[in-house]
Amino acid sequence: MTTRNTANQDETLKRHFNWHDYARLGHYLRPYTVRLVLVLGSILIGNVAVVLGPFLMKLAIDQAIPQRNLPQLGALGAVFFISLLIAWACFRYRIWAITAIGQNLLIDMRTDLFTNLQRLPFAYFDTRPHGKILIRVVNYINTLSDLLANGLVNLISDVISVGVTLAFMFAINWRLTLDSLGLIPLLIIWAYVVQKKQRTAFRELSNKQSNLNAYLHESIAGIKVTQGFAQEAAATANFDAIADDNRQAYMRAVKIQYALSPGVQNISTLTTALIYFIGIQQLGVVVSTGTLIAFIGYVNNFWNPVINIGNFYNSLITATTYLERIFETMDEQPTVRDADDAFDLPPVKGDVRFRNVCFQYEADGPLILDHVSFHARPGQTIALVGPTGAGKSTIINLLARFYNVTSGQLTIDNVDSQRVTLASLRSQVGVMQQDTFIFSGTIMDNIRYGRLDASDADVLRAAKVARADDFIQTLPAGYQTVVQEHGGSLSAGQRQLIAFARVLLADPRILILDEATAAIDTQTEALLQAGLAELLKGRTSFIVAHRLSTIRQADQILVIDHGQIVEAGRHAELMAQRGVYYELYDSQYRLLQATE
Ligand SMILES: Nc1ncnc2c1ncn2[C@@H]1O[C@H](COP(=O)(O)OP(=O)(O)OP(=O)(O)O)[C@@H](O)[C@H]1O
Repeated sequence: MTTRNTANQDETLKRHFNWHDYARLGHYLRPYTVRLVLVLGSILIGNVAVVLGPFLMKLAIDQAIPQRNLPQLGALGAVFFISLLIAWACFRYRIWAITAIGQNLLIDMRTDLFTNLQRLPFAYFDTRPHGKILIRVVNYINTLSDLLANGLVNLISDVISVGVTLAFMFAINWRLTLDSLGLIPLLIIWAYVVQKKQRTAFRELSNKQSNLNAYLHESIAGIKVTQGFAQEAAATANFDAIADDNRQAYMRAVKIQYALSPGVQNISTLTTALIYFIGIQQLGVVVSTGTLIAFIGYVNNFWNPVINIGNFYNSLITATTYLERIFETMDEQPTVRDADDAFDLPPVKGDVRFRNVCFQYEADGPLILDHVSFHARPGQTIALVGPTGAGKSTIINLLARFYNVTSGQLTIDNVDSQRVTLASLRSQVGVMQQDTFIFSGTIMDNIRYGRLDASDADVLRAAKVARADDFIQTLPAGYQTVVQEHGGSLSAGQRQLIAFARVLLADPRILILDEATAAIDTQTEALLQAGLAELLKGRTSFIVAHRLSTIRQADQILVIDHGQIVEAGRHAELMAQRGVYYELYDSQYRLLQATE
């Protein structure tokens, strides 16, 4: 069953985190193995340099100072100074290398996610707020790559540091070392108790963050409607409610998250006390003053990384809630995709047939197209007309295979469109949506979107034929004028003309056009008609028609109602039938006649 999600609703994930996901993360780290090994080497050297400190101190206290051996004391000081320098150099290298690895990981993961998103069918985007997709690509990946690069290396560094410290401790006094580790089981139990609750709390939090992002995204997209209807207060109230949910979830999550570190701190302090207790009792027997002082230093050296490991563990638990969302998107399989034995559609003449096509957007949804059959011959212009919600746009969505037909068959030059590769199909089917999308960038780039390898001269030629050149020349920087996403600074008619030029440049054999309904001044209208006439030449065209002139000139008019073709023919024939088209014409188009 398809479930639609909204900004106010928590998402239910198709898959939950499992431990294999960590192994999958390893795949992202593999290309950086050499650099990681270098980082680890630097960490090891740096650690030895740091851990040497208390040991040198012990030698100074137990030997050099009591024996008043100044040369030895000087040598110990020099070694100490050099070890500090080495530690500093290793630290610097580590920061640089980890940052570089982190940034590369970020790009790798984001690219994989983005690539999959590009392949996903409309149905995927129809069913969820886009803000919830955005947060996965931007924020979650950020957190994860940081954890992977920084966290993982810190973890290894900490583990090495614990290991090196332990080795020194064992070498100096193994019994005191074992006593120092006596409280570790307590720590493990505590971490286990906390992690379970933490995971649930963070899953809840990421849901709330996702909702907030979705609402924000939707509000910005809909700002004109909000302001137009003076609904700012209502939008703010809605935002406040979602933001408050987010705050509450955050407070709950943080309360649990920070339950771990005080526990670790307390156990660390207890251990120090224990060492003082045992050490002082046995002072002079098995423990020298130098050893006791070195051990107090080592306990810090030991517990600081253990606290860090605890924190890493914490972040890891948090990250699993992001990880499961990222992998869910990466694993989402496009329902509209090339069949295993798909082949390239050879260059077509443009013969299109629908045979008993039925279609539902959702498996459990209503039948939107009900046994639709028609035949468009190469070069014909087919106008699709009918009341709102009849299924006209759905027919053109199927033509470009934005969705697969539920049953029946759609052929192009007698080849089933489901059997060919999407790329070969779509390169021969040009689609112009009613609301042309303009990308941020120059007008030149926006037209070139139709065929990325087109030269500037090709773009200019297409713009001239599409009648877009005149208005572009009047813009401040002509073809180099920068427009924003959605083309807010252009008029509806101008956006249409750019879309014409874009499609002309792509030069598809089959053209699909959802004619704009926006009222346009007569001069632009004339331009659009001339541009359209150029566009239709020599192509099989399907037009969801709103202009009377387009409808009248069509070779076939398909009248759609409730997902069925109820009438088909040319304008004069259909008028003569005095059926649905006649009624429609009478109620909707006669008024237009006055303006055309
Ligand atoms: N993405 C979708 N998911 C589910 N149902 C949809 C989707 N798009 C459209 N529908 C439904 O399919 C039916 C046909 O819609 P369609 O957009 O094809 O109508 P139309 O004839 O193009 O209407 P209009 O002239 O208003 O654009 C409508 O009932 C609509 O609610």
